[in-house]
Amino acid sequence: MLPFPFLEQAPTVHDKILILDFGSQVTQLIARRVREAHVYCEIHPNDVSDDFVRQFAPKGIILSGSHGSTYEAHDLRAPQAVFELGVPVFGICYGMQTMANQLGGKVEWSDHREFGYAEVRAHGHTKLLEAIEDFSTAEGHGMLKVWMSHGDKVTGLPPGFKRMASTPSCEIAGMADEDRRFYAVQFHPEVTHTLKGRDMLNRFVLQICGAKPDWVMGDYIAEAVERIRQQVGDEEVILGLSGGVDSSVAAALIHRAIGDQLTCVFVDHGLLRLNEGHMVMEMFARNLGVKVVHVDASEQFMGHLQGVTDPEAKRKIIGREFVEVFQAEAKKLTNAKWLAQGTIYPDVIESAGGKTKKATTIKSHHNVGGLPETLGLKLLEPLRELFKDEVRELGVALGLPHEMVYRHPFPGPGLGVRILGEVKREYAELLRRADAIFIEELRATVDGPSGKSWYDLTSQAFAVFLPVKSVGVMGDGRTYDYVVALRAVQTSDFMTADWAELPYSLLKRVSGRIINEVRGINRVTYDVSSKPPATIEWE
Ligand SMILES: Nc1ncnc2c1ncn2[C@@H]1O[C@H](COP(=O)(O)OP(=O)(O)OP(=O)(O)O)[C@@H](O)[C@H]1O
Ligand SMILES: O=c1[nH]c(=O)c2[nH+]cn([C@@H]3O[C@H](COP(=O)(O)O)[C@@H](O)[C@H]3O)c2[nH]1
Ligand SMILES: NC(=O)CC[C@H](N)C(=O)O
Ligand SMILES: [Mg+2]
Repeated sequence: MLPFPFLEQAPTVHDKILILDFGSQVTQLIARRVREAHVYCEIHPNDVSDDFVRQFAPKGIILSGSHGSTYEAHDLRAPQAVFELGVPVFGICYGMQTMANQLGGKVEWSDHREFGYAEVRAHGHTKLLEAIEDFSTAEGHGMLKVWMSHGDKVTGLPPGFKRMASTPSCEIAGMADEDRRFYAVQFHPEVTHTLKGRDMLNRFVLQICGAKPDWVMGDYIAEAVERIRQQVGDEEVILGLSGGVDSSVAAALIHRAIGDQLTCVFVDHGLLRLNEGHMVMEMFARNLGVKVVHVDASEQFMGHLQGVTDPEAKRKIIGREFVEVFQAEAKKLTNAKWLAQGTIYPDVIESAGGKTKKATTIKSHHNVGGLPETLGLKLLEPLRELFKDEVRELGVALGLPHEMVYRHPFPGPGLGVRILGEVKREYAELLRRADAIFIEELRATVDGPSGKSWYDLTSQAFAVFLPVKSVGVMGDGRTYDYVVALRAVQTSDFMTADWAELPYSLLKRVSGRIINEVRGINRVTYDVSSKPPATIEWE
């Protein structure tokens, strides 16, 4: 496995937790939970060197789960320094097994595998589990409701360890050596199905490791600003501003650091949402005083898209035009040495995780992220160590309005992938208005039980333009007009998604308004497909 790029710019003043990744599907969740406890942490591959571990100087170390087994995968070991540094170590699932294996215990294949829900009994009084329980048995044993996913198990404790937890099929479901502050559990505290998992991780990092909970976005601004100033000096920075969350927060942060040395380029390809251009200019140029070049490239984009109906061909054209516009703008600046991007931590982990991308291309995602190296600019990525939630918190702390920071994502190719087939200005015009009505009603409709708006209860919602005509009747006359489909989904990672069960009354209001207010559309449908097999966007 390739080492993840070391976050050279990572703050050194904070207490840090090191998470060693053995390839579990849910390692990122461990990091999320630690960050939610306001403690800084980084994920690195399990095979980093002893020197790396020492130099990292962690307050504690967490070992993740893995697909592998200790008795066959010899490269899935923790560096020896992990156990010699004198800091607390927490092994999770495979992390527990390798801890047992490396410290002289025994791990064996089991014919009794455990997947999913399990009830675990806590033993002894350990600092990790003391007074944490979901219920107690008639005999007074403390019990935990947890999530398991293992086939192997620890069958012999390493010297110095005592048993901390068990299930009927797994005698040692947790173990601890409290003198050395080593703890391990066979279940997964990082997933929400383990009800008290968050408490356990909090307790590990805050009490057992004694890490300071000083990872707070409001305080982080000063640190990030200082770092950007040092990196950039008196050179100029250029940034592609989309109005989306990541590029907006990056722009606000960099502007706070270097003011007018930052120039943002906002490309209007004619496929933006209603008032998007106006809103971006209003917010950034007028309210925040950021230098924004608003490039109206709609002629250029529309011209090249004329007559093109294939979704992939459309995406390729849009991607290519983005690069053209951006390069032309960059050339106009005299002293630009930096290209800023809103890269966030999940992007860093995913692109460096050593996962070979052999999957079929379903869609070629496009943005200006893939700019050619011929631009000759250095990369400035101030959000590289943050998760999306943290980016949002930072945005609010920087003074960006809540509704901008909590927006649904909007794809780089914009309405270009929401107008099926050939893109025409006339279609974009109709779609923009229908989409705006849908979003307006979602924001205005509050769900009783949760007290949240339907916009906040959905992850992404939009209208899609179908270039087919159907017959209708309006004001006693015949109409023969276009159709729009409404799409609203709920998802946590956008890899899979469910269609949202919006209230009928809301759908009714939206369809009524679209048909009455947008001349040219006489029919509205609601998309009830989940992903997979459908995708979120229609193209
Ligand atoms: N219309 C645009 N003008 C300039 N740059 C753009 C435009 N659309 C996309 N980009 C660039 O492409 C990058 C990637 O887009 P992406 O949609 O992944 O992120 P985002 O727009 O910042 O955030 P979000 O995921 O919330 O939409 C943006 O950060 C931005 O730099
Ligand atoms: O920046 C982007 N450039 C693109 O080309 C692109 N295509 C899809 N998306 C967004 O990705 C998520 C998953 O979309 P799909 O289920 O349609 O693949 C959804 O959030 C989509 O809106 C894009 N974002
Ligand atoms: N989720 C895990 O870490 C599993 C560890 C090991 N592969 C097992 O099956 O027990
Ligand atoms: Mg976007």
